[in-house]
Amino acid sequence: MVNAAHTGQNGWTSRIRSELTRGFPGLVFGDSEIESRFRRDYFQAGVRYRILMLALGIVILVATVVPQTLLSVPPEVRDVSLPLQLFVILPALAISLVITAARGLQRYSGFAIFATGILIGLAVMRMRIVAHGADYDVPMEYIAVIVVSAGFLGRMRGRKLLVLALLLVLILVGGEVLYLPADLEDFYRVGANLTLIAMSCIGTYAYEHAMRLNWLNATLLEQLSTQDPLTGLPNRRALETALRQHLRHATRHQCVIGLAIVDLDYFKLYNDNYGHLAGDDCLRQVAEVLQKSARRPLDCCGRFGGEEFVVAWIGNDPAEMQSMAELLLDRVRALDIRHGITPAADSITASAGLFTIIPDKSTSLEYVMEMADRMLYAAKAAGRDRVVTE
Ligand SMILES: Nc1nc2c(ncn2[C@@H]2O[C@H](COP(=O)(O)OP(=O)(O)OP(=O)(O)O)[C@@H](O)[C@H]2O)c(=O)[nH]1
Repeated sequence: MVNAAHTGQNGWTSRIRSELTRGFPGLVFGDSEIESRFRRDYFQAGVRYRILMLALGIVILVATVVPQTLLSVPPEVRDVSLPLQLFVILPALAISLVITAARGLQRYSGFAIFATGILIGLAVMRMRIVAHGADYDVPMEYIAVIVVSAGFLGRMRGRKLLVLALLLVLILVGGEVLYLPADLEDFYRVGANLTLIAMSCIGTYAYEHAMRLNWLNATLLEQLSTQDPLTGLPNRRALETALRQHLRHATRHQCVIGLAIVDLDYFKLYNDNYGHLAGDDCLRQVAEVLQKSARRPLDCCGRFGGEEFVVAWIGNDPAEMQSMAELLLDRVRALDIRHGITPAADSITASAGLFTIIPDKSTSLEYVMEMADRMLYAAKAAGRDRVVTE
């Protein structure tokens, strides 16, 4: 939020718009920053389901291990299947679960689930081949279950799921063709498995595509609702939210917050003389100056309304903040926007009211704003084109 309050939001909005226009049939955005933000959010939205899927996998595995020790599974099958289940599949599922649940490891979750899927696929086919020698059946359907689970519950992204599915199809078909005798019934079962796998991939594609569209629209909407359309700066609502955060930060760390209200001088005259469109252009240029003056992560600026802007800094030195406010007005003056009829100067100038304080818990944003407003009033009364602070 703090960053959103001072970064170039107009650029971000148009980048999102261009993704919407361009489309994303390959399930990847052209803009790498947008892509990585989407991936992060997509993962976060699905992480609970991933954990559920892995926990379910562990429960089902344990539920199939117990009967094997009690029922009359041929010993040669059990001798292969039990170690595979207990020492390969179970640890792989457990490790994936830990990686997915642990915040610091989550970036490896996709890879862990992918590798687990391949391992389970190989283990199933190995058990199936051994079982066939003992005239016993280990269902190949587990292979399709892996793809369905990874896609629908594991929220694996479509492209990765496609690769996993292709590898599992290779393992399934390869195992059946190379190691098991041709059998009409198994032929139909392979067909049914392939259909299920294909449907999971298509379903996951459709789901992710809808999620991407939804994410772009929601992000765009959020940007538009917090952004001033003329200047691209945070609007009053976003600004107040950011300022409250800054105030809390300054209270917690007992540092100085400096809040400046910057107001253009004789702007009504400018509008009346040069027209509203020229006025708009002037506001845009001033906004750019303000944005450049509040680039650090703990700075923030926005358009409070009309020709009034707010800039806030956090630091330790009120005198430095006064210099920054003065520099800001110098830069507005340096824009050299002709304003022949201002009594203050030949070009557009601004006045600023700066209030600095080390806030405590009782310091409200309203109080800080009111104090800065009083300073602004004093700056106007003293002849404009200046910073007034306490
Ligand atoms: N072009 C343009 N003008 C705006 C916009 N928002 C507010 N204004 C104008 O800003 C002017 C503000 O005028 P005043 O509040 O009288 O202040 P001022 O003329 O700058 O006088 P001082 O602040 O006392 O120096 C009004 O004429 C508004 O119409 C905008 O988005 N675009």
